[in-house]
Amino acid sequence: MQQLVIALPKGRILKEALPLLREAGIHPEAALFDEDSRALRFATNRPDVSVIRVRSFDVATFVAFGAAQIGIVGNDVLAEFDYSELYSPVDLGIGRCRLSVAEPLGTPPITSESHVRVATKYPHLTKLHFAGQGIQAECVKLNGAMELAPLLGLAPRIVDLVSTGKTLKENGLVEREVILEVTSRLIVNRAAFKTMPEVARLVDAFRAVLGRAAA
Ligand SMILES: Nc1ncnc2c1ncn2[C@@H]1O[C@H](COP(=O)(O)OP(=O)(O)OP(=O)(O)O)[C@@H](O)[C@H]1O
Ligand SMILES: O=P(O)(O)OC[C@H]1O[C@H](OP(=O)(O)OP(=O)(O)O)[C@H](O)[C@@H]1O
Repeated sequence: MQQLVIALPKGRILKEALPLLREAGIHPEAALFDEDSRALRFATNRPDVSVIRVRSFDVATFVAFGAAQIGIVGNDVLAEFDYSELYSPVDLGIGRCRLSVAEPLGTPPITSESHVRVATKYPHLTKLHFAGQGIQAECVKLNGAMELAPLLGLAPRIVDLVSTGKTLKENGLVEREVILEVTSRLIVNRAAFKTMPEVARLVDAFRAVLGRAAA
């Protein structure tokens, strides 16, 4: 039996993705939701399907390299990496947020600057966005707590995910421009999609789940 691996991100998307996964017929073992568990790979109700729990940026890498055949990840991550080996056939409509430029309240608009320093987890998308305005962005790569950067003089602006805006507000920042609207996507490895019929069947199962939800 060909083994199929599904890569899921830990954290908020995992919680939102589980009901969809179950409706698609995949029921992972309970240890997947146990935050104290140090296991990384989990069995499911199907002997041919297992689930791995990894960081969201790594979901794309595992699937792109074919170590997992299917995954769930935000299109922020997909756009940042732009892996040609990935196909993202289904918008799952979960993990809804946006990637935005933010800065301290009262920061003067960028007018004559040709260079800006930006703290972000998304250097590729940030550079592309500012290049579109003729501005060169120097990115300081952070992996979290971006909002601290302007407060502590690391960079005057940030590019980060915004949902309710609470994090920005509590740190004295305002959203200036939206770069990308974000939702989580089902992703598949292109080669696996062509060669493993079960991968295509699972994609159809997810499509059916979302079709029912929309009806
Ligand atoms: N505030 C939010 N509201 C909705 N979705 C979000 C929000 N923040 C992030 N997401 C989505 O969840 C994904 C994972 O978010 P994030 O990178 O913040 O999680 P994390 O657990 O801190 O990841 P890691 O541990 O890998 O750094 C993002 O790529 C995005 O698609
Ligand atoms: O607009 P809000 O609703 O406040 O959400 C935005 C926050 O959510 C994300 O962080 P997350 O909670 O995933 O924490 P992290 O950055 O520390 O990983 C993002 O990086 C923001 O900090």
